[in-house]
Amino acid sequence: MNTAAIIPAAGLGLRLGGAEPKAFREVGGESLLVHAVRGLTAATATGLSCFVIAVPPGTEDVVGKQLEPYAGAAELHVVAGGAERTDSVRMALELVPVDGIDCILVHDAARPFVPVDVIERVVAAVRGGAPAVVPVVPVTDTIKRVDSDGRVVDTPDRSALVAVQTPQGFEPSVLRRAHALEGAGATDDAMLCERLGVTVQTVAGSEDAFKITRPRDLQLAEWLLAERRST
Ligand SMILES: Nc1ccn([C@@H]2O[C@H](COP(=O)(O)OP(=O)(O)OP(=O)(O)O)[C@@H](O)[C@H]2O)c(=O)n1
Ligand SMILES: C[C@](O)(CO)[C@H](O)COP(=O)(O)O
Repeated sequence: MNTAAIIPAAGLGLRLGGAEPKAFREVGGESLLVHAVRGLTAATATGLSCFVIAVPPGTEDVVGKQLEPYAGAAELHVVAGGAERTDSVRMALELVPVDGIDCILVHDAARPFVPVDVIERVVAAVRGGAPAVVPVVPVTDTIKRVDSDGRVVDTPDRSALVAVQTPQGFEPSVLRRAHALEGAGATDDAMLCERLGVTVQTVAGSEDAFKITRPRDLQLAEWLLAERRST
């Protein structure tokens, strides 16, 4: 059995700014999307056989040609994404083959440097029987809930909180049922599974799997890549 990877890469990157969509911004001379694809192919234990990548409408052909050398032996599909991340994932999911796939990963192009061990932990947990799996890291700030006037309502117990990353891994029929639901307000795919009543399992994530969201994150990514290339 094999793994399929969906990469939502159709976001505009409004918080990052810049003239082009975030997935096409470069670190070390290569786009975030190329780094993300290469990172997934490096996790050889997953048996990755298919990529479906959701990109800004109109860029499908050019991205398809650019990514061919990086997809390795995996089948590659590039589709137009939608208005929200969940729309992009749902549209990509339609192209994931039904036969021969026992795990679907959904991984943000905006998380270009996820380590191999994180990817392999997620896939192993799905293959071990968990229907939905998310990599997580501890929360290091005190978190407060606030009201619409900015007043603190309360302070949740931090020991029960985690920050969630990607790739998130799913038993294929569970992800398909989750995306058949109304996706409004869902910021990740696990949240749709929670709405189904499916138990979501956590595994250890990594600080290196941080999401590039604001300009400073690009600087951190340049530093991380330089560190990796020097060792
Ligand atoms: N309509 C969308 C929105 C987001 N994404 C993807 O989902 C991932 C996580 O989203 P985020 O980091 O929030 O990216 P953007 O939506 O591009 O950022 P912003 O909210 O700052 O515009 C990214 O790889 C992004 O390309 C997508 O495929 N389709
Ligand atoms: C899916 C995700 O990366 C998990 O942390 C995240 O929710 C996506 O980011 P967004 O800014 O909410 O689109």
